[in-house]
Amino acid sequence: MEGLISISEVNSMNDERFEWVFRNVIELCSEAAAHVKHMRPFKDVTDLCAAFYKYLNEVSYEEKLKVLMSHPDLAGRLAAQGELTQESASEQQSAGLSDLSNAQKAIIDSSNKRYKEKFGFPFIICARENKVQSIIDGLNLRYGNTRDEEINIGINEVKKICKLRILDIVKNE
Ligand SMILES: NC(=O)N[C@H]1NC(=O)NC1=O
Repeated sequence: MEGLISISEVNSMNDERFEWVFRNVIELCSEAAAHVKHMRPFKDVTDLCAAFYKYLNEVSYEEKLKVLMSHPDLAGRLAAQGELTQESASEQQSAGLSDLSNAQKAIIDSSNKRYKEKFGFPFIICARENKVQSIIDGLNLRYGNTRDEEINIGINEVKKICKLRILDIVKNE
């Protein structure tokens, strides 16, 4: 994106543009932007982020699961095939996931697999706030949690990812 946009531009753009600009601040969940556009005007970028958090808090249990399930595995098949969204690709790269040793790749693959088998959705962590080792540690540690705990933690990580994606679009002033 060329320059970041101001909150007053966010408030004054038409609905269609708003939905387009914010279509992937939650991975593959354009419904969020369609919902949040009605909550304008926003005071600042914090207020805008809060509207997306509110969306995530208020959707049904099934919708929460759908949001979690729309996330690609870290260093998984889509990454190998170059089929990640642009946002996810750059996040995974920033955590060092595009440059794994064979041993790290094997650990992450098998840990992702057993996590998904236990919980029914992928392991989600805000890649930009982590590095390879903290992701491996998280995979091990969080495997011991209950499903409800992991739904909460997963949605919380989606909020962190969402905030950083919004900060790539909107000026923080
Ligand atoms: N599985 C998972 O955590 N995916 C994500 N995390 C992140 O920061 N970007 C993603 O796509």
